Amino acid sequence: MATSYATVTWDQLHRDARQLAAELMPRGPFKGIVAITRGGLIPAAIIARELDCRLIETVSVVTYDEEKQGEASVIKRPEAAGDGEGFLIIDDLVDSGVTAQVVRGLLPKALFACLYAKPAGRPLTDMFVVEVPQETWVLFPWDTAPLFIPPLARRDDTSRS
Ligand SMILES: O=P(O)(O)OC[C@H]1O[C@H](OP(=O)(O)OP(=O)(O)O)[C@H](O)[C@@H]1O
Ligand SMILES: Nc1nc2[nH]cnc2c(=O)[nH]1
Ligand SMILES: [Mg+2]
Repeated sequence: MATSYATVTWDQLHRDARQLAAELMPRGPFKGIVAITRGGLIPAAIIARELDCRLIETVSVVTYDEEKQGEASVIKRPEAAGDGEGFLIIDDLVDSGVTAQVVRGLLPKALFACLYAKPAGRPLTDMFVVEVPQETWVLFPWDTAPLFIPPLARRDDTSRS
């Protein structure tokens, strides 16, 4: 149950992805990157550009909200990555760790990196940029848009004292 929100802007996401790329440099060069769709696609594109990596594979994992604990299905396998040897797995975040667990099962020899990690999913990562409290919901720039909010004094729902 999210009780607070962490809003990530495009600029912040880009800075965080470049920071992750810089931290990944000494672990490379990588044969290729496996992006976990869909949230990992944009971070993977940024990191691929920074690491000058041209081989990009994807893995598509669908998790089911009602059974969030442990239920996930792979609808597209990362064929080009084999057992993951020499490959870098990228996602936007780990929350429960269910998605990371499934993907690491497919690619046991790959390195797993993401931008944001909640405590429960943190053990599944080899590298991440920012830890986020478990009850905080990360709002990504692709999920949000700035909204005009009228000044308090002009809102018709505020009774004038
Ligand atoms: O650690 P977990 O509890 O598995 O949560 C983390 C996953 O959840 C989100 O993806 P989502 O399943 O919403 O699909 P999407 O990336 O295609 O939007 C996020 O992009 C991670 O992949
Ligand atoms: N956008 C978003 N998706 C998630 N999937 C699991 N946890 C999160 C989160 O904190 N934010
Ligand atoms: Mg995802």
